[in-house]
Amino acid sequence: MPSTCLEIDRVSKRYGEVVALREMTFEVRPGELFGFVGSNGAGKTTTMRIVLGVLAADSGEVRWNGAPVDFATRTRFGYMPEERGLYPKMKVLHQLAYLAELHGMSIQAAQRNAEFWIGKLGLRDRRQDTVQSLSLGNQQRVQLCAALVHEPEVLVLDEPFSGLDPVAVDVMSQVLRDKADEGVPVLFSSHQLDLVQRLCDRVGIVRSGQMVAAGTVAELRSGAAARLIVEAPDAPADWARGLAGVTVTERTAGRWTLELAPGTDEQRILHAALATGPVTEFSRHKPTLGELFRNVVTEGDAR
Ligand SMILES: Nc1ncnc2c1ncn2[C@@H]1O[C@H](COP(=O)(O)OP(=O)(O)OP(=O)(O)O)[C@@H](O)[C@H]1O
Repeated sequence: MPSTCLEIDRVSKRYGEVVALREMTFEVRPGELFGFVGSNGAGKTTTMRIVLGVLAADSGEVRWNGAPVDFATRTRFGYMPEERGLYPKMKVLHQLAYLAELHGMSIQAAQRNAEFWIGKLGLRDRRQDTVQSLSLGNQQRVQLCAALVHEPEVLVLDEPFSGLDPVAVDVMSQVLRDKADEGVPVLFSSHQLDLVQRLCDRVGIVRSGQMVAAGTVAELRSGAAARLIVEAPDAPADWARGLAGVTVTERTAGRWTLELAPGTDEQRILHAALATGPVTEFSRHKPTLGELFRNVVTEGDAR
């Protein structure tokens, strides 16, 4: 593990009786876009607040560059909180320059960076408007500028894509990709799983305050149970019943989705299908991130 990782190490947190995090553990590496996904209430916001020091953990540690994160380190983080957090009556340019100065930048550098990000996020025409006069999507663009304006070493963004139009999603995606490519670890939460699958280098799935699966989308997909799609128009409804290691998960006219236990011989299934007549499709199905997510969440519910 590179020493410049952002490490979340066995972080636990309770709100009274509610256990929000149970030894939450994962790391975000330099240059990596890490998508943080999980059901409502799974613990994503709590984790991010602890990373940023807005909340204190009951136990566990957050480290950056191998050292526990403290107040000084956090000033070098960029954060987009879920509750947002801009001054509604302040003008966009003034506000961003002010926030950069608060992070220790000179007036000139703060002004220059504020102008740069305003341009990059397509807000040039609105730079002299108050934040409260902007649409919600544009306020969100300003919020992203606020997370970036002091040239952070780490980015932590709580649902940065929620409520954005498709053009703004593209702009936001590109900015996050560029930042990651510059070597910044980027952690963001989202419920938009297609987007996470497309954009992220690695994904972490959270359930009930724990990280239950983390890896590249390809790794997560390869760890899932193998599935086969079999199209055999003349096959009787029960042709797959009784085949060892095979569970039928879906059936529509002449088409079956089969889940295979580890080690199940696919050729044996093909022979069984051919014995019923022509086989017009026989293919492996890789689950989408959305399907993996549902499996993980339902597994938890079944316990
Ligand atoms: N201030 C609080 N007081 C009491 N319980 C809280 C508080 N904040 C969060 N919780 C509880 O902690 C758990 C984790 O919540 P959290 O907001 O971290 O989840 P989340 O994954 O960000 O959810 P969402 O996707 O809905 O934003 C939930 O059970 C939530 O109800």
